[in-house]
Amino acid sequence: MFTGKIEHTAIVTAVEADALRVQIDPSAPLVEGGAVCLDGVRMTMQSVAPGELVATVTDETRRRTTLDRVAAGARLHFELPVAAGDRIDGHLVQGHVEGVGKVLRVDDEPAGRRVWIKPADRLLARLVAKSSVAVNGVSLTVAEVLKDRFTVVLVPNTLRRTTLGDLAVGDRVNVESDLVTRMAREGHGPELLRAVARLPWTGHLSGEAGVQKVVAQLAAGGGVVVWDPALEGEGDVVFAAERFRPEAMTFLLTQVCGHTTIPCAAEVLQRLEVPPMPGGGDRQGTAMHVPVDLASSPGTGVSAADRAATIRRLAAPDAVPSDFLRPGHVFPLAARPGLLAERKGHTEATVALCVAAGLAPVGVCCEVMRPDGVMAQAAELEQFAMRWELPMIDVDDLVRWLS
Ligand SMILES: O=C(CO)[C@H](O)[C@H](O)COP(=O)(O)O
Repeated sequence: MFTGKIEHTAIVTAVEADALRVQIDPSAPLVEGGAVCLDGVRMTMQSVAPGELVATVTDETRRRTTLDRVAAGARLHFELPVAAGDRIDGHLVQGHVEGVGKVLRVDDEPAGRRVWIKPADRLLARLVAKSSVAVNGVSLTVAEVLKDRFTVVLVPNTLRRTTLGDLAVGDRVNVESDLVTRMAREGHGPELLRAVARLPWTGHLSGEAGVQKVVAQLAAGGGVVVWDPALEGEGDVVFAAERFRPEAMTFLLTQVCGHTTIPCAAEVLQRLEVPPMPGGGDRQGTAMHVPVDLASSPGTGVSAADRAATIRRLAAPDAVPSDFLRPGHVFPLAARPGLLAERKGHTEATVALCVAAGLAPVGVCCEVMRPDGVMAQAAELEQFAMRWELPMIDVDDLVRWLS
């Protein structure tokens, strides 16, 4: 058993038919016949000498790990087994590599480097965000699990002490999931999924558990990101109107930067006598209505506090037509009666989410726009969601689980 806390690297001096000859720190206490972990792969030491060891490489090892292509001169993470009483400054790594993953993307961030890795699907199912994973034998935390990939964030110390700092797009890495997570997942699948669904979450989600998290976040007054790749090719931040605070309006105006609109169930707008905008509707069929302000607002209706008050009033069951001035600065949209079963737009997604959260069928949505004015796409939305600690979901998942 190893811990994934890497203190040394070994240099490959020769690749033989069934063995790997490596040079290591001469002070390393090697034991002939003992175990060694090289780049996350547990092997047996065939022979040892001060500063050198020869590790057996079987065909099975070559088939399942990156050692199939290792060459003289390569640097490999080197770790000897943990001894009882040692500090386990990582997690329990067995050195049983489950598969090879491919680096898809590497992003430098203010406090580290995010690496996106695509493993085999069967391996992805064994990874859980915020649990551990060994990548080339280095103990790391899974930052998030997306549809076909997972991410890890390499802190400066890891970048300095391991070879993971050299990883580039297209590189292959050895991946071993966390033993404890694996056992829990395999032994208690449904219970584990239910428990995971209750945890707070950040980043791109999918499936029923993902939708449940998004609904829970909305019910608690938080924002969620809804990505619509097909109709608009835009991602909106969505809130429930009933829980909407001035701080959230400020966030939409200063960080999200799109056009804030208020998707409502059509009957709400009929009851409040808010008419449709004249004309034939916009190109995506978004049902824009005449903008309104709260008549009793102390200001012009533009401030974050004024707009949030107007939005909350639109969601109030006792609101009446005379509560609003027309035109104003808050832009309602009417959802189709069949919601997502009828149209896969942000308007319908927002109202469907509010209904699923047990709230009034009125919400707030605003497109995420990049600082250069271009609408954010999937990868940028994922980063945005992680930066602001928001869950993100595809509109298709909402169609599947909320229709
Ligand atoms: O305000 C909008 C259109 O002007 C937004 O794009 C908003 O996302 C709602 O649009 P849709 O229901 O068409 O996705």
